[in-house]
Amino acid sequence: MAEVKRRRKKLRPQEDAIQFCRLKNDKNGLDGRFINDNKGRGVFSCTEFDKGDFLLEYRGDLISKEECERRQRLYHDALKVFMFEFRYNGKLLCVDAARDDGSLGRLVNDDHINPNSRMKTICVDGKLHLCLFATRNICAGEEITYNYGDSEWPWRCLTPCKVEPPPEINTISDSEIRETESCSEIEPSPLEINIHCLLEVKDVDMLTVVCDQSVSVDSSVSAASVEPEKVTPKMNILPSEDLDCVDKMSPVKEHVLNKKQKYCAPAEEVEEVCKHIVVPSAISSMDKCAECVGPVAAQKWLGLKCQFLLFKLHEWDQKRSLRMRSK
Ligand SMILES: C[S@@+](CC[C@H](N)C(=O)[O-])C[C@H]1O[C@@H](n2cnc3c(N)ncnc32)[C@H](O)[C@@H]1O
Repeated sequence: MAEVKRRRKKLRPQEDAIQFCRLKNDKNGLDGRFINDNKGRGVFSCTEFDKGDFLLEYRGDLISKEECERRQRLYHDALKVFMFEFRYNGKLLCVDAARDDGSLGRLVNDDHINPNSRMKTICVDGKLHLCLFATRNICAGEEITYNYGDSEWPWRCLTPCKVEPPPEINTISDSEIRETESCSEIEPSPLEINIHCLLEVKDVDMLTVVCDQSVSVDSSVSAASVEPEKVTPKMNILPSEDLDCVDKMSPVKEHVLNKKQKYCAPAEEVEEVCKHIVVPSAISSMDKCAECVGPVAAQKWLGLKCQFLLFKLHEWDQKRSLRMRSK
């Protein structure tokens, strides 16, 4: 008797992603496991995936920039690494996956040389989701990785390597899905700081995240109690015009401090204009912020450092400093 093999029709990657976002489940064929003390855990394929396939959702609470900053002040460093900040329609948003819900998306590691997937935004029932899609065919047993962005992530310094050009945009044919990068992407252009010059302060932190008409953002106070507030629920599958490109986070443009900085003055109490040329940099956990004296590494190792002097700064403190002065 001829065996009739019935093959289930494969969903288009976007439909597949929408289905799993709704189900709040990870698909079969992927597994999380411990790799080593350096990397911690990672996600591996137990089956083959084709280029373009939906792999996983980076599941968590979708929150505003303000709520993200508030949670970052409360969280231990070990939890902050699960906060994925990104820009959507010019607004800074974050998916907070600090709470371990058993999902695999939060365990996917970084690879900026040869990643096999890419994070994109997708809108499902009026709410944004971050989803990983394969950027090439993936064999069983491969670790799933994506490029976290251009920041100087500390683990990248451990393995000196040739940095390839950034990954191709829109390698996945479905152009309706937005490409997204972690918000920690900062252009490596030097930024000038003039300690005593208070002129021309431009507050780069005036962007307020308000609820987008098409997405719901959780701006509630508690990390645990959160049921995202729906603003304008949309139809289930959004038309393509609702799914265009995600902007990268703008780099910090300027920094001005209004107090005498003993760490930059070359001698005792000399009133001296001290110009810092700061660049975004990975800062060690031993370094203290020159502004708030807190550990700079609390901000995911990202900070600003003067190219010439022992001056290190939280990006967050820089913004606070500007805000206080503009009052
Ligand atoms: C979102 S978590 C990924 C899951 C993490 N490996 C774990 O065990 O929970 C991000 C953290 O994983 C680690 N990580 C990610 N990619 C890495 C890499 N290529 N090498 C070393 N550590 C990495 C870093 O500690 C980073 O802060």
